[in-house]
Amino acid sequence: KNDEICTTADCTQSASRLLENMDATVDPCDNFYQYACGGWLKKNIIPESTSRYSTFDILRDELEVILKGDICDFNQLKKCIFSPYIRGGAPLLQMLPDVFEWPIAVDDWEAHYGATWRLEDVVARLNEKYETQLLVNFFVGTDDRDSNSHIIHVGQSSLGLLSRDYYSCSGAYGEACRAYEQFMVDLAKLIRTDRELVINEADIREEVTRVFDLEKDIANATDTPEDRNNPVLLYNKMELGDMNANFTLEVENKTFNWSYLTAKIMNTVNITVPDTEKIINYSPNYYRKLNVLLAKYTKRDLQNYMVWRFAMNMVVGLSRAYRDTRKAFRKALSGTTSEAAVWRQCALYVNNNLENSVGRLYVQEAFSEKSKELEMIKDIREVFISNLDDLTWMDAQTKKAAEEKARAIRERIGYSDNIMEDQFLNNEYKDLNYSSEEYFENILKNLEFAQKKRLRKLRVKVNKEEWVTGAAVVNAFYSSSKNQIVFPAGILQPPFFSKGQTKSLNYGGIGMVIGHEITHGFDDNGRNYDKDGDLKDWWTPDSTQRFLELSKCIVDQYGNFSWDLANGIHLNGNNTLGENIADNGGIRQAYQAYKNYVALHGEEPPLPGINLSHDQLFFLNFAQIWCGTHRPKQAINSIKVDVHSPGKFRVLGSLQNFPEFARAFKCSKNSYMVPENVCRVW
Ligand SMILES: CC(=O)N[C@@H](CC(=O)O)C(=O)NC[C@H](CC1(C(=O)N[C@@H](Cc2ccc(O)cc2)C(=O)O)CCCC1)C(=O)O
Ligand SMILES: [Zn+2]
Repeated sequence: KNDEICTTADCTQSASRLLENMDATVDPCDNFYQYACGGWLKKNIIPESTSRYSTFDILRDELEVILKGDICDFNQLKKCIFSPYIRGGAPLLQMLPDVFEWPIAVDDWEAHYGATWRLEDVVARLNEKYETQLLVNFFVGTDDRDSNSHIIHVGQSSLGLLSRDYYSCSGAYGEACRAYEQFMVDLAKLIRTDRELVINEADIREEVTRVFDLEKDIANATDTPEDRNNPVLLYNKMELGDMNANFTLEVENKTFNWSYLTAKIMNTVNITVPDTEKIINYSPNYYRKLNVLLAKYTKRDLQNYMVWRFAMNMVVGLSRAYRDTRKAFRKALSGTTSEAAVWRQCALYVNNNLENSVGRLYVQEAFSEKSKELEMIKDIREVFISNLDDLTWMDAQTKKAAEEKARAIRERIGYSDNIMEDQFLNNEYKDLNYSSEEYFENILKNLEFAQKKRLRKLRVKVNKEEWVTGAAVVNAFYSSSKNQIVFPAGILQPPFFSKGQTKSLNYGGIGMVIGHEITHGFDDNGRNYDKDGDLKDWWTPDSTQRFLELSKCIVDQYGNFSWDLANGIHLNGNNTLGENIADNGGIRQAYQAYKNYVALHGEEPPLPGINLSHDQLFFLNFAQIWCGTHRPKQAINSIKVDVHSPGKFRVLGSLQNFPEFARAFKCSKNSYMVPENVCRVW
């Protein structure tokens, strides 16, 4: 009999969590996000050291606590992590000559470096040894049209302020621009002080202004995110030699030689690259514009820019005085007023750099084997495929290809068995050895280690068995080139999943995530790749046309959302389209899979103390995954750079489009959660 209340610990805990996070005084049909998260929003204050705070961030913080014990409490590591306090800026000052020095922070740069300086040399050195791609973004990656091979790509430069829109320096961006320039001034002055060089504030400011003008020009030369969301248009294959012919760059009348640059980088991993080598140019327009703007600047300007962009990220590994030069900049961009605790920075850093070692510790410590088989993936995949039949907009030929692709998706759950084998880990890290006193140098070793590993892949086949993420990660992924969905151990926990949770909560949690990742294979980006992960069109023109029309509905719907935390700026419906399509598909597929489960196994027993049906609990748990908030500065930043919509709109947008939600909560036609016009793609 299933009308008995479930009083297990898991049921009791879930019920109290759900009740605590919600605000039952709000009408669920008025604003389901406020209904689901009102309690959470009252109870949770963003910590001073973080720029956004959500269910995900709380789980990530808890994961760091688990790692703290295993990794960051060792005295050995503590001594290393705290070594910057006694070493000042020395480690940075010692390595600046290796990247041809920072003109603004040294005297007579022209005499010592300027005469023999070449842009290719500094671009290459920063790339191959410091994992820093600037001005010319040269990297080895999977060939979109041959997903088993690697190929050299050249793309556009990243930007110090993250989004090209900041460089207008108008309105809210003004503060970020000023803080960014001040950061550069302060760092230059600090280094000159450490080097006992005279400081002429006016000269420094004048040079800083030239560097910032240069980066403004670079920002304007970059393509907008909207112009970069079609992988077919990005795929410009040519010979390396063509770059010299068609994408010339000149610095002080010296022609940039692409072959020389490539050799400088690839020689460090003993790979020769002839001029006939095929490469992919992701940003032809950027390179054409770059050539024009370079004419306005000197070698010194370029060198000042390159080293600044590198040094600005390295101050975090140095003493307090160096870290303080970045404080105002960090506050202007993210709103945070303090750094995370050192042990947290340690856990995060070590996890990002030694993901397989950390993954093993985490799995041993906190992951139950039981979660390895995620039966639900099969259910949800089947729902995706059976839903194809109902789609009136897709023709049979395209449906057949879609089904084949959906069936070909490979799943990765928890962690890769490799990480449990000693000799696998020992082999992976054999070339990596750290010194216990020199944290900064260890950071440099990690940069070089990671970059050499990537560059070496050029002549190696893609290993499709490789995981695209570590295990100690609270997230999930879809890889278009591997046509692979990944659910690392870190996300296989409540509220997403637990064996002890009711199925309504599991399907509303990890079930929606599973559907989200599967649907990525069919969003505006993923749909361009076939079942083997190759950029090959498997659509009829008619189905493509219909897909674009239906996507437009989603673009407009989310583009209409104005985000109060970001000064009322509207979401960018184009840049978030893929994520919104994935969210909408995910919730629908998960719900249908849940209903199939109930049809097969019967209704589940109610949860204690919360008088909601399991249909309602499904949606409630889904929504509470997205409880969260941002600092206003971070909201402005993420609306520009995050491909995901803010949590609130991920809930509102996807549930407004899903009639089953309205049915579960008996919402009337004219309520906010039941708009006149609904969108649906998958
Ligand atoms: C290869 C790659 O990296 N792909 C990018 C996307 C891209 O670049 O195309 C990417 O992020 N992929 C992961 C992401 C996972 C999910 C997500 O939404 N994860 C949030 C989690 C979060 C939210 C708020 C917060 O405060 C902190 C964390 C996030 O990662 O922001 C997990 C649930 C469903 C989707 C996805 O599949 O989209
Ligand atoms: Zn996504």
